[in-house]
Amino acid sequence: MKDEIFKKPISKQFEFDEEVATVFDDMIGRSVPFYKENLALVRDLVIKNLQEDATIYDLGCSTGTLLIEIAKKSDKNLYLKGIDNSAAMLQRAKNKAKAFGVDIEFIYADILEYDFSLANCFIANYTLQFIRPLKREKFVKKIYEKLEDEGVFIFSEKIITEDKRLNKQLIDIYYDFKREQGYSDYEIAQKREALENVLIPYTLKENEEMLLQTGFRFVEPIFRWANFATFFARK
Ligand SMILES: Nc1ncnc2c1ncn2[C@@H]1O[C@H](C[S@+](CC[C@H]([NH3+])C(=O)[O-])CC(=O)[O-])[C@@H](O)[C@H]1O
Ligand SMILES: O=C(O)C(=O)Cc1ccccc1
Repeated sequence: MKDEIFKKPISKQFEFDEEVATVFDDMIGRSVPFYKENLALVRDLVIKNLQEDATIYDLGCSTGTLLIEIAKKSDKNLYLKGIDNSAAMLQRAKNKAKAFGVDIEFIYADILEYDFSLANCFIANYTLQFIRPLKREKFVKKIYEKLEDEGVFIFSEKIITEDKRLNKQLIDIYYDFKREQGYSDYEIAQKREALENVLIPYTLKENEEMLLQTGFRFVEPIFRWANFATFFARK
């Protein structure tokens, strides 16, 4: 279903509620540049880095698209776990996984509170940005501690740039992308207001430093387009 949520005046700050879940796959596909390509990049890196019987958590899995793509392509036995605190999103994730005949465990939980089992891989595509900055580093530390040695953390984020002029230019280019995806100036403005103080992006460097300070051996940006980036880190 097409995302037309912001054609009307916003009545609250952005939430991953039933209304968003209903149009989510269209929304994210038209709001995150190279979403499909980035999803394939993360899928293929996960598959290349994991052995038989590995455990993978997708943090903020939404409608389960990434885990379903991993399950469809991998020829290994993997324990796939998707976590989200939006029941509406997980309902759709379960329906999609069933339709594709893939075995994924979907967990309704707050990732900040959930007690993860030890895992070989954590993924957080466009999720950390919704975690309050005061809680973000402690959460990344929790991910680090729940990773096996040599474990992998792959995450994608909207980012800001230190240079204010360049940052404004990249945001303008991003909004041109949204217009090319069929969003009106009104929808773009309404969503920007709804996301104010809900989606809080860091710079590339702040994301890298956060990972290194929590103990990751290295963190590498593996994709970037304007104000979006994907990182690969190993314990
Ligand atoms: N504390 C939390 N606990 C659990 N879930 C949370 C929390 N905070 C946010 N979420 C969930 O994290 C997801 C963020 S969307 C991820 C897209 C997906 N990764 C994708 O690649 O398609 C990002 C976006 O839409 O820009 C939503 O499903 C929230 O319900
Ligand atoms: O940052 C934005 O303006 C977005 O639209 C990104 C986004 C995509 C999907 C859900 C919430 C935010």
